[in-house]
Amino acid sequence: MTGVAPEVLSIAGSDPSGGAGIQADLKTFSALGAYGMTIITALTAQSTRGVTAIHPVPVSFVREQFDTLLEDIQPKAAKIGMLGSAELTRVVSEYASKVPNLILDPVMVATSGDRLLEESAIVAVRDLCTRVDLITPNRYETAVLLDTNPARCLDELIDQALELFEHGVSRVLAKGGHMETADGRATDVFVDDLGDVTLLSSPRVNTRNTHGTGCTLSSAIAALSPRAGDWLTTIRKAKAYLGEALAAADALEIGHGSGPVDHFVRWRSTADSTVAKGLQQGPLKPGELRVDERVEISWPR
Ligand SMILES: Nc1ncnc2c1ncn2[C@@H]1O[C@H](COP(=O)(O)OP(=O)(O)OP(=O)(O)O)[C@@H](O)[C@H]1O
Ligand SMILES: Cc1ncc(COP(=O)(O)O)c(N)n1
Repeated sequence: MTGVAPEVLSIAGSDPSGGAGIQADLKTFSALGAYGMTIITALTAQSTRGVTAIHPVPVSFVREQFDTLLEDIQPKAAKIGMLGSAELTRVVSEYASKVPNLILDPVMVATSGDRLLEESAIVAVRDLCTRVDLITPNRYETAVLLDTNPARCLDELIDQALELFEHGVSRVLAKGGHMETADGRATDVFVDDLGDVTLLSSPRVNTRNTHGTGCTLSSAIAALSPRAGDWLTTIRKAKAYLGEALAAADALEIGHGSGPVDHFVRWRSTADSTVAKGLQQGPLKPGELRVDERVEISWPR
């Protein structure tokens, strides 16, 4: 890092409602003290209620964005979100080796149930998975990547995450947000580059405002990765940030569907009790990382 804020790139689609896609990514980068940049892959017409249309950016223009940007600025990390088509996925793959700390959130279906990736792109996404440093599929995406059924319990999610690792993926964070567990917690499975498994568990927030949680988590990992140390520490800090943003989501009261999380919970200048903790701590100083680390359980191999 040369300046006070690491340059971090989001390669993703646009969500006009501001809760997911590049908008969520830029808010997350800013909230965590990174300098955010974007390469836009698609425009969506979308609200908290759902997606009504998708307008893909021409492949040649995505290349133009990459070439122009990378000639000037070397990102310190990047996240990949919505890609939409096989053609776009292959173009992004060509640039994968040019960016360190590259995280792929293999976005397939929005929280609203609308499709964001063509069926024909799955083969190209599987290939891209082997070219990045970390993938962050949810329960459904993990199953699609393996061409199997979604995990019904944590043990199955662990097996599937390990299977992805065995297929040549460097690191896997299989997210358990969509999985009901007896302990009522949201538990993700992390497989590191040695194949070791760690469970990352946080209290489940009772809210329907989960629009963009996957985007927020992957962009928080990207924002923190140039500074936080090893991948496990980075992911733990990112998940702690998302937990705070989710806990404050209801207070935002945005839209009539599944609303966004509060990306700026740590900055909010209100005495609301849900955000009081962030307030007491005050804003972050440049380069400072403040995290609320939650429960982590190591899993024997
Ligand atoms: N209600 C919740 N409370 C706490 N954490 C949650 C909750 N829902 C999801 N998470 C966490 O949010 C992150 C995103 O998980 P999820 O499985 O929902 O991914 P996703 O499906 O890609 O997200 P999205 O819903 O944005 O598509 C994970 O770390 C997960 O554990
Ligand atoms: C442009 C864009 N990218 C990603 C998502 C996924 O987010 P979610 O699953 O929370 O709707 C989205 N809805 N829109």
